[in-house]
Amino acid sequence: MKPLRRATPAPPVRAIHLGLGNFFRAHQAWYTAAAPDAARWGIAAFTGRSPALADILRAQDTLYTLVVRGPDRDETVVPESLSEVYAGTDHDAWRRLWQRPEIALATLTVTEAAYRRGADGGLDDTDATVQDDIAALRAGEPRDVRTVPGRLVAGLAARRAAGGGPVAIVSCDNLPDNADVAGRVVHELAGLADPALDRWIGDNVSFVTTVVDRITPATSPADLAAVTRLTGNADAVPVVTEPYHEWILSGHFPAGRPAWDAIGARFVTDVLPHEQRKLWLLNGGHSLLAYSGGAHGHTTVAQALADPVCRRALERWWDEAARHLTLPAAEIAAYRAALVERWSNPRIEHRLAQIAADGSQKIPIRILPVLRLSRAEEHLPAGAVHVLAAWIGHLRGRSTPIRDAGAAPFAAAAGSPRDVLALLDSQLAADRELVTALDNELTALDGERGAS
Ligand SMILES: NC(=O)c1ccc[n+]([C@@H]2O[C@H](COP(=O)([O-])OP(=O)(O)OC[C@H]3O[C@@H](n4cnc5c(N)ncnc54)[C@H](O)[C@@H]3O)[C@@H](O)[C@H]2O)c1
Ligand SMILES: O=P(O)(O)OC[C@@H](O)[C@@H](O)[C@H](O)[C@H](O)CO
Repeated sequence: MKPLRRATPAPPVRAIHLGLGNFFRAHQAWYTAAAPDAARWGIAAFTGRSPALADILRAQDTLYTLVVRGPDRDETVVPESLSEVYAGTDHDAWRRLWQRPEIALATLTVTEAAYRRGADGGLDDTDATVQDDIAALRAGEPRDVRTVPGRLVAGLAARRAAGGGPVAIVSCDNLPDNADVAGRVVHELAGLADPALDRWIGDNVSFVTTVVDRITPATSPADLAAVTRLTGNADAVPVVTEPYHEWILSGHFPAGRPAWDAIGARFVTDVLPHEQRKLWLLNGGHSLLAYSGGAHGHTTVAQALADPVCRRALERWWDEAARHLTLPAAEIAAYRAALVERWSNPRIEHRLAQIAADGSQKIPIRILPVLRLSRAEEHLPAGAVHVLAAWIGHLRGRSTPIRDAGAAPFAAAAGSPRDVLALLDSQLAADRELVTALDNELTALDGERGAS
């Protein structure tokens, strides 16, 4: 087995990334490496906290294998855009990088929960870790910050102190208007820690909205073996992804950006129609399969999709969501057909448990918008009711417990669908027809489980 080694020096760092997970390495790092100006754009990437992945990547010359897994065969590529890697706890490296004048942008893939949002969508300043970060920043102790908003504010404070120029922050997490989400939590935290810094951020930082898509499951031991077989390389941290990829962006890059558009990224004035199409059909459909498929004993997306009961519920959900999408009907139909093809890829093992994580963050953005729009038209959306009931069943502990830091109040309320709705939206909780439909759906799910 050959070690992964660079033949030429890594590109100079002009971008920072936070959240050195699989998706970043299949998407933004791949786009940057494949762009025609790749030689001018290197990325310095930080893990959430642990040094493990950074240590392994450093030992591989910051290279990794991306396995592009089609329905019939694998292709491999070694993206070269990752120039430096650090543990998230390396605060000195973080601040040093933000001070470099040539840094033009920072991308984020930190999961929905990491933005530390409260019920109103802004910064949750009742969160003890957020409060600690505010205190650390006020005291001039940026080494002590731990949250994503806190780390961004610490980096921006270092940039301002060094006389650094404007920069773009690009959230690549599955959130509606992710620029607004990132911008709000950063501004609110900076405002509480240092109002002058907050004004500087207002003048110098552009938050860019994105819709990102490329199904990238967690790497399995079988994937590690496949990489060795395919390439003869020793790679301890390869990433497996699908051939499909999409990146739609809206916003300003005051200090420039790689030519991502030359390889298919689309710059638009309004991402909303695309964002709703992706979040409702793909991510909403994923959540449906995660809870409904989990309840029916399936473990992967492809298995759940092949189950006629889950598939019928999915098609109902898609019909309901499509009623409220503004893109042309033909485009929506083509996207639905493409999703069925992508999810049927038997060689991509996308585990339902991975998708089911953090449901308390995902359900409100993937399912509730369609539910609200349907109820405003007095339509009772059976697909949305099915996802909610399957999620409540999951909260009641019928499926394997899954990581979700925000689940506790929902799990405590799960005995009563009305109480779960009350935590999500008081207007929906007062909707008696909806509550009855949810009760009935939970009973039906129980019956199906009993019968199977
Ligand atoms: N995997 C996909 O198919 C996919 C597709 C589109 C978008 N995304 C987005 O990317 C995110 C990450 O997905 P992934 O597949 O890379 O997951 P992953 O588990 O491989 O990586 C998650 C990354 O987020 C980091 N992270 C988590 N909490 C953090 C925190 N509090 N502070 C800093 N970093 C934190 C982790 O350290 C890790 O680097 C998803 O939550 C989603 O929003 C994923
Ligand atoms: O990554 P998460 O946890 O936000 O959501 C799980 C999946 O729905 C998601 O990763 C999709 O596979 C992805 O959004 C496809 O582009």
